[in-house]
Amino acid sequence: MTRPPAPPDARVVVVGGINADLKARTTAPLVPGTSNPGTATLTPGGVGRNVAENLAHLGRPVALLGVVGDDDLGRLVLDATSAAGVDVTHVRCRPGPTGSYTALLDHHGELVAGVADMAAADALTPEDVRAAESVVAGAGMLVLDGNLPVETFAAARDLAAAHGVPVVVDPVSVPKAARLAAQVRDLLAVTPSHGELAALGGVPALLARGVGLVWERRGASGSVLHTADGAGAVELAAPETAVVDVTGAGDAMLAAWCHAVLAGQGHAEAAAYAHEAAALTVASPLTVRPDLGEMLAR
Ligand SMILES: Nc1ncnc2c1ncn2[C@@H]1O[C@H](COP(=O)(O)OP(=O)(O)OP(=O)(O)O)[C@@H](O)[C@H]1O
Ligand SMILES: O=c1[nH]cc([C@@H]2O[C@H](CO)[C@@H](O)[C@H]2O)c(=O)[nH]1
Repeated sequence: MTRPPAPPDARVVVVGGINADLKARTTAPLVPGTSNPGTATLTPGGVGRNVAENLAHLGRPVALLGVVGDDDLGRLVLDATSAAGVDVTHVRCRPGPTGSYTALLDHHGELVAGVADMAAADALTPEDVRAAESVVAGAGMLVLDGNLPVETFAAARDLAAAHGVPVVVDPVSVPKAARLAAQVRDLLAVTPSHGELAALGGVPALLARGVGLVWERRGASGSVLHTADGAGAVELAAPETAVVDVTGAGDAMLAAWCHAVLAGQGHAEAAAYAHEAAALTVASPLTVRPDLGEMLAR
């Protein structure tokens, strides 16, 4: 279904993971097999949730679809997400633990090991998505987190297509991208890393499958926009920045791109704005910066 372009203040709907992130960092060289001195933070996380919170901080109306557990972590994360301005009324609470990502960093800030419990994200069903049909139908854009179960991802993409809502996908990781590959089609944009792009079949295959923009992320080296319009690849450099913690940079980047495109910017112009959002996130210890909108407006 085609419909007129969304109004500039249209709402974004994000379907994806909602986690509690526990990050522990040693203050001295790490000694395995024993207790190390260090510091720890417990913050809301999850790719879908982070994208939604970033959108709220940019002033964009946004609703989140996902699943949390009936535990203290779920209440903590949902309260914080709601307080940030995200509509969480369509988040389902199910018996069991909330999703979590536990990371151990050494005294340089390098990841030693991470543990992800994605059982809550895995519990989001196609029926959950279809039950939110009116929410999806009213969106100006739908963002899908590559952590979704394949059937749920496909159901959300199809529902959006039925209502003419453009879809943007973050493939998240190489294994998740490989699993989703056959379902990554008929999208406004997909944002793979180099490895994820290979797992999805490469640029020509994606463009042939109805993906309007393949926006390849190259971390500190920037990104490349590949489109089917014959413009060729457009390379963007990442802005120079101090690196404090890269966690969540990709989530801020995706949110800022969606916000800018809905506000009327072209894909490349929006991508440059999104890189500014990523750089601000990289320069901060926070996974999501509450001041993102203000900082970008400077
Ligand atoms: N080391 C770095 N130095 C400068 N900029 C960086 C660095 N790492 C990331 N960035 C910025 O952040 C953007 C997103 O980074 P990246 O492609 O690594 O995302 P990601 O792996 O999806 O992140 P996450 O999953 O943690 O949200 C980059 O395009 C770049 O603008
Ligand atoms: O394996 C995983 N690692 C990290 C995350 C989440 O990524 C977010 C950063 O982009 C972070 O908040 C974490 O919860 C995940 O969902 N699965």
